[in-house]
Amino acid sequence: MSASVRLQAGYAHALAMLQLAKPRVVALIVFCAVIGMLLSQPALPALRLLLPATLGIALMAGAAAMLNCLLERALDARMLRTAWRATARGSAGRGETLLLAVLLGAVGMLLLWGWVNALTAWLTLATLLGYALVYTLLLKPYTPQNIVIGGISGAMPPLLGWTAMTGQVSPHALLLLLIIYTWTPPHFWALALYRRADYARAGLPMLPLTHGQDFTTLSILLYTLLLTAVTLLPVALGVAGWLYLLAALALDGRFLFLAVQLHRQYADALARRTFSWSIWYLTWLFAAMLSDHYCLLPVS
Ligand code: HEM
Ligand SMILES: CC(C)=CCC/C(C)=C/CC/C(C)=C/COP(=O)(O)OP(=O)(O)O
Repeated sequence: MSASVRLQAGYAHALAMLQLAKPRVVALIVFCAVIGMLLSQPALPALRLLLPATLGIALMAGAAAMLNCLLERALDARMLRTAWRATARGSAGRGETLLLAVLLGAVGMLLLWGWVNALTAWLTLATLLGYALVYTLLLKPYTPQNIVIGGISGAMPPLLGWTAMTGQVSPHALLLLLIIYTWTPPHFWALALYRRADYARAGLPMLPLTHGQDFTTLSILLYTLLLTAVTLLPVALGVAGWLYLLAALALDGRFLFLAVQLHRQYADALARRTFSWSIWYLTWLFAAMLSDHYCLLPVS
């Protein structure tokens, strides 16, 4: 094998290993964490705190995703959506993946412990274990409520960002957690609906398979209504102003419209659109919260 072919193969392998860290999911997780950091302070936080906190949370989230891919490699191999993963194809060795995940997690933990604070380090470790072990091994294969319970891990990032800057948990940070927590069921069940054949092949008890399409679309609609109420709480409690209120109403309006349509006239294409909207929704909602923070026009 020539040096350039070896280099190309090495590059392809590194890229495949990086994919195991689910970079796009982690990007949104880190985005929400950073917004949690910025919201916790009236002015911009010091970079010497913001940078290690961001990197530490990103590395530990990536490590959690990598461990999930490792533990689920046999299930992933049975699903069209995930069969391409290096762990599922067998091109990433078990030892190699475990080593990389532990390394990323350890560096992340050290950064948080040494440069941020112990509370954030422990909470992020608990989040990592909550997703990689509790959700992956104990909830996902056994109950259709897997993501409702396991969603607590996914909802932690803004709270982690908040504690990274302040060293304490506050009601405002818990409100941010609650927003992602109520967002998770519509986010995931929309995907589970149009990917149900995949989940059936893997034998996973996802809600569309255990309780049917109508029950799942109704659950999506009810959680979206709950999400609408929860996203209006920051305004009701006086921690967000007009700009956020208008953005939340528009974003919630679109989410509710899609959820109602989905329940009334189910189509895979609509479920796909709802899933895709859930990602834009969270991105814009948190961006609006941040913009509002810097130009607060109170709703009195
Ligand atoms: C337990 C909670 C969650 C579950 C079960 C879940 C499930 C999923 C699944 C299965 C996908 C893959 C879609 C695909 O391969 O096409 C996905 C994609 C995604 N999720 Fe979630 N998710 C959860 C929480 C979160 C959280 C907390 C965030 C961010 C704050 C997030 C952001 C994303 C993004 C950005 C994508 C798109 C990735 C891409 O396009 O490659 N998810 N989610
Ligand atoms: C800060 C920190 C340590 C965060 C860790 C929490 C974390 C990475 C949450 C992500 C949620 C996620 C990618 C769920 C995918 O579900 P799945 O595993 O069922 O999806 P899959 O079928 O694509 O593997």
